[in-house]
Amino acid sequence: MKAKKTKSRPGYWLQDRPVSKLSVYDESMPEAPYRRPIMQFLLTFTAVFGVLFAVLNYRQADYGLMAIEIVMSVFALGLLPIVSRTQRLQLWIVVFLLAFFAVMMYALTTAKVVPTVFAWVLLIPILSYLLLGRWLGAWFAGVFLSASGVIFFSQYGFEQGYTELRSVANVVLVSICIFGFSHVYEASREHAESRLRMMALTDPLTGLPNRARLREVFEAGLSRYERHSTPMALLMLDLDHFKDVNDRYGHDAGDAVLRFVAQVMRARLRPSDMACRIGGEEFCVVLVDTDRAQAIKAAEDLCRQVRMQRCVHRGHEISLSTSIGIAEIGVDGIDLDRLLRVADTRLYEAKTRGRDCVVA
Ligand SMILES: Nc1nc2c(ncn2[C@@H]2O[C@H](COP(=O)(O)OP(=O)(O)OP(=O)(O)O)[C@@H](O)[C@H]2O)c(=O)[nH]1
Repeated sequence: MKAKKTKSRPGYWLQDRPVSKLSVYDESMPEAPYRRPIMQFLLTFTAVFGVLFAVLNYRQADYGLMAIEIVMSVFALGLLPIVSRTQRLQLWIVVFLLAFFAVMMYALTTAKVVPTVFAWVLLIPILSYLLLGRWLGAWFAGVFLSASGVIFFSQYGFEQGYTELRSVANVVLVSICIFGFSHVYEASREHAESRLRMMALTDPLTGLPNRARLREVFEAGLSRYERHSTPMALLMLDLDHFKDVNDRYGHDAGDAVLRFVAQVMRARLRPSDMACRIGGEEFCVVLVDTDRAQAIKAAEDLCRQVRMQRCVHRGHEISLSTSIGIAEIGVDGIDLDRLLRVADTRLYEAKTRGRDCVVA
């Protein structure tokens, strides 16, 4: 890691700023957990009703549609165990929905169907949004609803008079409503879910990621280490004599100091690194792609920054310093709890050496 030169600011006034969205949350949202059971239900439904419809179409001598329905039924049955455990659920959902909707379109074009078969198209927006999310769902719903509209008009066009026109209007309007409701619902659900995720992974006082997020980021770093031997270091950082700050200036000054230190770390660290608050006045920093020598430099620079930046709260200048213990993945272990223990032992050593220093 190249040590980044930070501009020293002459005075740093504490402010209660709103917490901005952190880059460490930018990873894609984990897959929505309800999609797998919905997909399993859809596959079971297709497997069972595919056979039933095939029997009905056999009795109507529509052998083409019958054959397609049997193929779909077998396909759904075969996909059931795969979907129950695959890591690539999204891919299988796309594959199956493409086939499912394509068969639906084909069934709509067959001459022997009755107009009520068009009720099935109402499933298109619901399934698309539930299984594919807002944007891909919108594409699927838009394309297949448009296709079914074209099929409907080509089969029951205006030449059949006013009665048919009314049924066309019913189907079109209900489809548009369901499309719109599904879109609005999915958008607000995604928003609520990402807010909940942010809250669950964030320390409310400093806005830094918390211990739960540390674990997620560590796991990603661990798999990079195992695959490509990419180094990673953990810094355990603890403010010195923080109790004195609380005792002397009050608890709200202590809180302000914690926010101040969080801002100093944010300003100092690279976007790929992550500082999180893991306890009262204890922070942990994950330095990705960083070995021990580079981690020592970064830690010493953090110590210097905390010591040098002016921390002023309600007219009082509060002097701060911090002690840091370092652990390196691979050298000190590969398990997060073990690495935290090693870094903590070294942090304790830094405290006994007189504080405001780094032990690696
Ligand atoms: N204001 C504030 N104080 C906190 C918070 N969490 C923990 N503390 C305080 O942090 C202090 C930690 O004190 P100690 O563990 O004795 O550590 P210290 O005074 O920093 O001493 P050394 O670590 O040995 O340098 C305690 O007084 C806690 O009450 C918090 O969220 N806000």
